[in-house]
Amino acid sequence: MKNPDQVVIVGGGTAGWMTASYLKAAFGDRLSVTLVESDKIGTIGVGEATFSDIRHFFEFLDLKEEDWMPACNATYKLAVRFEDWREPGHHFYHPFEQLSSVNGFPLTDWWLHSGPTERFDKDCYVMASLCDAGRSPRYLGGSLLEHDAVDSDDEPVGMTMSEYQGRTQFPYAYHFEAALLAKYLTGYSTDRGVRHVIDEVQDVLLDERGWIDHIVTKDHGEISGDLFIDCTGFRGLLLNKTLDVPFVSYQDTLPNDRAVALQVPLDMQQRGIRPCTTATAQDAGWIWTIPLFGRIGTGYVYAGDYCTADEAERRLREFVGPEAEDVEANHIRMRIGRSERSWKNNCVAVGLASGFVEPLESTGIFFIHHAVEQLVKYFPGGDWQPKLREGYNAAVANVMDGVREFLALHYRGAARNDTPYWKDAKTRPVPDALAERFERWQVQLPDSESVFPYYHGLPPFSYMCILLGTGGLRPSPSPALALTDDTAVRKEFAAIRDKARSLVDTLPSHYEYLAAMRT
Ligand SMILES: Cc1cc2nc3c(=O)[nH]c(=O)nc-3n(C[C@H](O)[C@H](O)[C@H](O)COP(=O)(O)OP(=O)(O)OC[C@H]3O[C@@H](n4cnc5c(N)ncnc54)[C@H](O)[C@@H]3O)c2cc1C
Ligand SMILES: N[C@@H](Cc1c[nH]c2cc(Cl)ccc12)C(=O)O
Repeated sequence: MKNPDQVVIVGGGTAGWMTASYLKAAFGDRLSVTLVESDKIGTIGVGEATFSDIRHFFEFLDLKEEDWMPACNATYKLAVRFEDWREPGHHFYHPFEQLSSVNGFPLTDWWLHSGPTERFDKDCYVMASLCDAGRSPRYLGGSLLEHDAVDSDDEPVGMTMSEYQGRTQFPYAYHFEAALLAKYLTGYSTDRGVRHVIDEVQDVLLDERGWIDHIVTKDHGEISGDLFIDCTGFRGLLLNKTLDVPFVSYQDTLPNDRAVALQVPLDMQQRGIRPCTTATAQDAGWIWTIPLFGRIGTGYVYAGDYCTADEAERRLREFVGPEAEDVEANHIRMRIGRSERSWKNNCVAVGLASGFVEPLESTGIFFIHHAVEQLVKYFPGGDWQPKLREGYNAAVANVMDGVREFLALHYRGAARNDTPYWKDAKTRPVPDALAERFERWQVQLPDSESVFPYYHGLPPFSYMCILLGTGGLRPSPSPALALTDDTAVRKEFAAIRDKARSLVDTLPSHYEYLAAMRT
């Protein structure tokens, strides 16, 4: 049987274009790729914050920051800043920074035992101080904030994210304009031979085995292929609607099912650019603020059971202030959960068509990146070996199920308890294994033995951060620390404080660095 070498992608949002460009970078002219997108059905229009792992995607495409960042109004993201999840006025950071260990115990455990200040994030990580001070992670000459952070010259190349996990933690991710990235990747892909068809898919035709034979477009007739990639967003036109793959909802655990978003132009030179995403808790959800070069992207993510669309929009406008007055709001309904399997027969869904777990912690683009890496790894041969599909489906399902747990911790852990939404957050159903983990984490901080046991992008130190920052579950330190010499730990806390101070004093501001990149 012929090896599948004709790929048809339906959908031209972030998922469609990331998939097209990655497949071209991986397989070049040995694979023919056609991407069909409608100019009548819009993209979701949000999705601007990433994981640090995204740099592997750009490296794979051989793109440098100087190439793509200015074209996408991109900025750096050193952390997520959580505001008001514990109580009004409180904030903490979830940074891209490895946590150190002293005498075999993580520094956060020592912090619980005898932290020098009230701020675990500032005591244990330098990034928290850099975020508070609005610093760039690079010096004006381009060098990275610390020499021991990853230097791309020494890095192993060609590893997938799951293979890379546990190696060096890269110190930042990016924010970018989703529409501009899709445009940039359109150029990248079409330059490398991707056929771009602007048209609407009106029908999807199956053969006698129930595999997709071809799609029918309005103006370009039939388009056939070997492998079809469903990037049609929440519609799930190929996988869910045509191939009837059921959708497994996560909404019992994660009730936020709506969002209202605004794109607000601001004078960044005057205001400065925070080097982080901000997630501010609200009465029925939370508001994201994503700083880009020239505007912010902001939106209220909420549960329709607790808040109406009008209330959410009003609250968001009040939060942003007068700059948002003339800006049109984008109301979005979200499908929370995942397809039971993302690959059936000769159809693979990537992006929102595969699954989505609300934007907290910005995992949507990470899911896409992970999916395309796995697709290359499990790419089918002429015999369409079912075990390859099964391997792919398990990897994709595990990533989403794991992230579901991580997000559930934010709500269960939040000390905030002042509205019906936040009260109910403490009693929402969670998977049994997670309920046990919540209990265990209160007496022993999360480690690789006690978090979701399959790769899902989040290391145990991310869980510790959310547990300590949200403040509701009140973990206690390991009893062994009372019997352990703490000389080295006092030195470590002092070293972090000194390093943070020196970095804040010497690094340029985030705005200054990005402005220099554009000259
Ligand atoms: C409120 C919200 C905030 C988010 N924030 C983040 C974030 O900060 N970070 C992050 O990583 N992710 C985020 N995400 C997720 C992120 O937006 C998505 O993962 C990403 O944009 C991928 O979307 P997509 O390409 O799958 O779908 P879409 O953008 O919806 O694109 C669907 C495409 O399919 C096409 N299409 C549909 N039907 C047809 C048809 N019949 N014929 C032809 N074409 C068709 C459309 O024209 C469009 O091109 C967020 C999502 C939401 C809902
Ligand atoms: N693999 C992820 C893990 C990670 C580590 N720290 C953070 C912080 C945030 Cl805000 C998201 C994700 C992460 C990565 O490095 O991107």
